[in-house]
Formats: sequence, structure tokens, C-alpha cells
Amino acid sequence: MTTPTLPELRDKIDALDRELLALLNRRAGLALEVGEIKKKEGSVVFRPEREAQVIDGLKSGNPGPLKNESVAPIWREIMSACRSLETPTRVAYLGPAGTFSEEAALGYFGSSIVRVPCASIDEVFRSTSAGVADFGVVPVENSTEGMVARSLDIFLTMPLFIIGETSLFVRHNLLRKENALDGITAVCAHPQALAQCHEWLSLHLPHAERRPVSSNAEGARLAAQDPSIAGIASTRAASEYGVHVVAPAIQNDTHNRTRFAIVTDPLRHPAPQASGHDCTSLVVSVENRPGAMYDILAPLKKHGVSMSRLESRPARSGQWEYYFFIDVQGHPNQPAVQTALHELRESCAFFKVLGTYPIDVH
Ligand SMILES: C=C(O[C@@H]1C=C(C(=O)O)C=C[C@H]1O)C(=O)O
Repeated sequence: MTTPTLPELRDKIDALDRELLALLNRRAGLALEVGEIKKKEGSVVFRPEREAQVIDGLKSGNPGPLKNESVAPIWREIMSACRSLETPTRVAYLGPAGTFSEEAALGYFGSSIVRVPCASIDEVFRSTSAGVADFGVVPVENSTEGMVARSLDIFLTMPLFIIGETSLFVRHNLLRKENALDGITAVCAHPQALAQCHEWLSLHLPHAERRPVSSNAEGARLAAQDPSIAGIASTRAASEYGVHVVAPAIQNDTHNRTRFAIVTDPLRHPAPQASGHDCTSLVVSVENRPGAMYDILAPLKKHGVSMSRLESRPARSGQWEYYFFIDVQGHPNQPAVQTALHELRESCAFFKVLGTYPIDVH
């Protein structure tokens, strides 16, 4: 048997690509039909639980050699393109172009979206609540620095609902107009990025001022204008603003990850239905009395519901009172979860479900 030549193999790939394109167009045609039905029913287009199931199903039946971790990003793009034929999806995130929040938004919704870059996390929430955007993408937790306090605080007051989550490996790079470390007097970045890189900064730029700015992309933009300023941002931001990566991967922790919540207005978008692998986020407060924490955890144990996250924030009452942000595994339509939440609510002074959504699929 003779081994095929490079041109022969490429001809085969070209033929398969044409078949793939024809199949994708057939898929897009079906999505358009689905869109018509939704329009008639007056129901929403984006169905995170369905998209999670599509990816889960393909991954579990993937014979390879395509790697399983390649399946999710490919199909997210395909579904993004199909979804955009039904209706445009407007997504707000902390801008400007080149931020990790933008990367998270594109990773979750795919690139066929209308981008709504915002000047602050507060503005992401406001734009989503005011209907300027259909969805907002906000950072909630970082594996090195812990919770993003501002996001959690806003969750308490804004009537928004979480319908999804996504997480991103955050690799920080030192960016500058000139390709050298000498002469840097200030490092401009988001406070979270400055904190996530403090070890490298203390070692290599101990005398440079650490100047917090509204986003890492803003830091990259300032670095492009002034050679005495360095930024900390992604390689995407480096090419966006035409600056050098002077030092790559300067974050303290090589596995630095940030988790983002996808939020929407519950009056315009219903809570996702169960996908089979779901998470429910709550915020509760309890009276300052013995056993209060036990009362929160007992119903979860009793009904076999596992808790994947517990975070506390001061209630700002000056009384050493706290709000607890809790993630439990499961969907409120499962009887055990429903009963546990009901019992938990009984023992809490304050109880709010922040959202229920499919667990991030990679
Ligand atoms: C086609 C649909 O609409 C959207 C697009 C999807 C897709 O391309 O598979 C899946 C879910 C929805 O977000 C659908 O609801 O089935």
C-alpha cells in the first residue's frame, strides 16, 4: 500500500471541509426553524442548558483522535453562529477590547455576538439590567486572590439572575512599548492583576509604582502611549495595543484561573431548566446566634446536597454580621435540592437564589 502524498491528503481535507460546510448550513437551517418556533411561542433564544447538553453528548460519544477538550470550543462557535441567525446576542463585559472579561465572554457565547464593552463591573450590571445588553459577564472568583468583592456586593442589590458560569486560565504578561525592563517607573493594571503578580513585581520591579487602573486593557493602552509605563495583560491585549510582551506569565500562581458569572434580567430571561449537571447559587444571612451556621449546613447534609462553595462578606451593619454566598450542586427542580433549600430558607434571616445554571463544560 502506498502512503498518500501531501497534495492527496489535502485534497481529501478540502473535500471533507466542503461536506462539513454543507452539514453546518443544514444545521443552521434547523436553528432558523427552531428560531421561528420560539418567535411564535414568545420564548427566549439562548438556552444554556441545551447548549451544555449538546457539548456533553458529543464529548461522551467522541471516538477521537480529536481531543475531548477541543469539542467544547468548536461547538460553542458553531452554536454561536447558529444562535446569531435566530437573534443577535448582546453581551456586556468589562472592556475595553483585549480584557480577560472579553475573552471569557467570547469563550462562553462564541464570537457571533454583539460586544458591549463597559467601563466598570458596575456598568456591566447596569447595562444588563437596563436592557442595553441581554447578558453580562462578571468575574466572581480568582484561584489566587479569592472572591471579587465588588461583584458579590452588587449581586445583593441588583435584581439580576445568574444563568451560566465560565472560567478562564489567566496568564498575565508584562507589556511595554520598549522591549526592556529598564526605565519602568509605573505598572498600570487592574488591582486584581497587580495582586496576582505581586511576587514577580517585588522581585523584578521593586521600585516601580503599582498604579491601579480600571482594567488591564486600559493599562496596556497607557503603556502604548508612555514608555515609562508598563501594563499587565493578555497577549491578545499586547497585539491589540501594539506593545511588546517584555516578560511572559508573571502571575504568582501558574494555575491562575478566574471564574465568571453570566447574568441576565430575570424579567426578560427565564431560569435555565435542568441540564443534568447544574449548580445553584444562593446568598443568605443568619442571626448572630450559636449554631446558626450549623442550621445552614444541616439541611444540605440531611438531603444529600453537596456544597461546592461557601464565601462570606460583611453585611456592613457594623455588627459583625455576614452574608454567605453558597453554591450547591443540583437544580431546584430536583426534589432533594428543593426540600433542602426550603428548609434552609426557614433558618435564614435573608435568603436569595442568585441563579441556577449548567456547570461549566470544557
Ligand atoms: C437551536 C437552538 O437555539 C440556540 C442554539 C443552539 C444550537 O445551535 O444548538 C442551542 C440552544 C440555543 O441556545 C435550540 O434551542 O435548540
